[in-house]
Formats: sequence, C-alpha cells, structure tokens
Amino acid sequence: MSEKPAVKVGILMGSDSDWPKINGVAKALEEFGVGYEAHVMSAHRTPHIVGEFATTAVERGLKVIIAAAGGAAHLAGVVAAHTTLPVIGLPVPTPELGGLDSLLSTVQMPGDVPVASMAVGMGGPRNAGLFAVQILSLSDPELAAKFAEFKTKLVDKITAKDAKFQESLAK
Ligand SMILES: Nc1c(C(=O)O)ncn1[C@@H]1O[C@H](COP(=O)(O)O)[C@@H](O)[C@H]1O
Repeated sequence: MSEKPAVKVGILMGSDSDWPKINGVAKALEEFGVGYEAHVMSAHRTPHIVGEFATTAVERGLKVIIAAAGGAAHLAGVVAAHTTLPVIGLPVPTPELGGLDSLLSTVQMPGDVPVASMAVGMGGPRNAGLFAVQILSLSDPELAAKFAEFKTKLVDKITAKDAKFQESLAK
C-alpha cells in the first residue's frame, strides 16, 4: 500500500452544499499526489472555528489554504486575516445571482490582505487546485517537474486538436 502524502493544502467550504460544485479542487490535487484536508466551516456560522483553523494552519504544516464560499462569501477574507499562508478564494456559483455575489465578495479585498480569487464555475475549482500545486512546486522540485510535464501534455493536447480542426476545414 502506498503511503498517504503529507497534508499541505486545506480546502475550506462555507457549506456542505458547496462540495459538489467545488470538488474539482480535490481532483486536481489528487492528480498531482498532493495531500489535503477538507472541512465545512463558515466565517458567519462558525467564526471561532475558522479563526482557530487559520491561526494554527502554519504549525500544522499547511502551506496553502483554499476557501470556497457562495453569496456573501467572506470565508477566504477572514481566513486570510488570520494567517500568513497564501489564501486562494473560490467563489461558488449561486442560484440567485449566478455567483457574481460570491465573486465580488471574494475578490474585492482591501489592501494588505491578499486573496487570490479564481473564476466562478468554469475552470475555477480545478484552477484553485492547480494554483496550489504551483505554489507548492516552488519548494518541491519533484512536484515542479510533474507540473512542467502537465504543461507539455497540455500543449500536445491542444496542438492535436488544432491538427484535427485543420483537417476538418480542408474537407
Ligand atoms: N458564504 C458563506 C460563508 C462564509 O463566507 O463564511 N459561510 C457560508 N456561506 C455560504 O452560504 C451558502 C449557502 O449555504 P447553505 O447551503 O448551507 O444554506 C453556501 O454557498 C456557503 O458557502
């Protein structure tokens, strides 16, 4: 049996209802063999738990925190307020306002408290995971090599698509 990788990334979500919309984060991390923990906690509903998690994250060995929330999405900002770790904000799509609410409340941080906000839906969850991998790659040559290979394969994939497309135009 292969050993479980050390937990380096914390995935937080404001509600368990977010998980089906954001589990692409976990899939991206798994693709690169990056260890993570995932929790439901809320800046609004369980503020003390969020504070405790964020203030102890460094000593527990986390390197990056991804915080996903929908609507009045304050989770990423509050986590960023309580830690020196890089925080990736993931705005969750909402039925009411399409996630514009989540996006604006995640991305519009005041100066001195950065949150790297990803897209709503689309590639947002996957990109959050990949961005965490890129951050970890800075101090992990093996992971950096894996990420470079991923980029090469991406180029191969798209050039193959273009070749096929050109063929279809020539017909
Ligand atoms: N935006 C936040 C925060 C927060 O920012 O701390 N906590 C919960 N929520 C969001 O409320 C939405 C509805 O939650 P419920 O489905 O539990 O009612 C979710 O998208 C969650 O992320």
